[in-house]
Amino acid sequence: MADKRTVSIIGCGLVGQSWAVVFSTAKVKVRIYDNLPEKLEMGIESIRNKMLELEGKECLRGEISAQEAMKYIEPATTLEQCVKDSSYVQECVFEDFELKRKVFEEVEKYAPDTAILASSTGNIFASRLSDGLRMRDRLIVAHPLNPPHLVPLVEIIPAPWTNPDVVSEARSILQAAGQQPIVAKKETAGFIICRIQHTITAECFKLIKDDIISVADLDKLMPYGLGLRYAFLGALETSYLNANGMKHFCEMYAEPLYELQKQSGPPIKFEGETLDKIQDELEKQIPLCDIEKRRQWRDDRLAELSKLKNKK
Ligand SMILES: NC(=O)C1=CN([C@@H]2O[C@H](COP(=O)(O)OP(=O)(O)OC[C@H]3O[C@@H](n4cnc5c(N)ncnc54)[C@H](O)[C@@H]3O)[C@@H](O)[C@H]2O)C=CC1
Ligand SMILES: O=C(O)[C@@H](O)C(=O)[C@H](O)[C@@H](O)CO
Repeated sequence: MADKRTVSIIGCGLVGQSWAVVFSTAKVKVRIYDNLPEKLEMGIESIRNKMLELEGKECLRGEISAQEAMKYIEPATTLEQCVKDSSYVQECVFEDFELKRKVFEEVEKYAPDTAILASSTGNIFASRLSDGLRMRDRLIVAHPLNPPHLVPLVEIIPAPWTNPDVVSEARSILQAAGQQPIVAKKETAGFIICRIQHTITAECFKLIKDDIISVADLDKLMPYGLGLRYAFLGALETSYLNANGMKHFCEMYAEPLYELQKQSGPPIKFEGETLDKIQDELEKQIPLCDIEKRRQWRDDRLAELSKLKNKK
């Protein structure tokens, strides 16, 4: 059944386009706006092509065709038009605090008082974005992974003053659209995704800096190792199943894993010779002129994996 709500997307770039695929294929009315009309026009075309391509591979999410999904998407020529009768606003502009703040100051002039205001930011606290806003108790971070239409996890991080009903309603809206929301109980640097994701990045940098392993071998760890299990199991459940439960796992490994943490060393800056080495090694595998092709290769496989994971 079509959802009666209207979702407003501000910013028709990579993530905004992907959010439009998420909601339109879930039969939710989408209004999308970009302050650059040409970006909006190109973005709508890109959304159409993305959905047609997925449909051609029998990987389009939802139950309707790409053509039918496109009917749920309405370009807005002004921000006011985009949000004026919105239930849920997903902001997807550049990762710039001042800009996002200005956007939300504009949004609250025109959005209904009942609208939920969500930022796609991966790093900026909702409390910074919403402090002093009239609708401050309705603003959350709803940070997706790239691209949201192929990677359904979304982390919802409220400000201390966010209305709890807003969090539960946002969770239901995202769930109904086929996403997998998780909720952080409080704000923490890096939220959940980046804290885990870039702890791994940092350990990779340390291993390369200490010349323990090559970039090529290290980058096999996820696709041929941990990533295979993590595609179906959480990190904690993985250990739970590796033993006869978590307590048994810790009986065996807690001590050495505690010592390991102590040896992990100080934080590492993603710069200098180590960064150069990683860049050079990866560029040999994936020349920058071919990066779009490789992203397509990634997305094709993510789409096939989604099909497998959604198999009943
Ligand atoms: N690219 C990624 O892998 C991910 C990005 N994000 C976050 O999503 C947000 C958007 O990122 P991308 O889509 O990658 O950026 P992008 O650069 O592809 O798109 C940003 C869009 O916002 C538009 N824009 C800028 N100012 C605007 C304004 N005042 N009003 C309306 N539109 C405006 C730009 O014209 C552009 O089309 C950022 O906060 C980013 O951190 C979150 C998860 C993953
Ligand atoms: O990996 C992802 O898709 C996301 O975690 C991001 O790219 C982050 O939002 C990034 O923009 C900041 O770490």
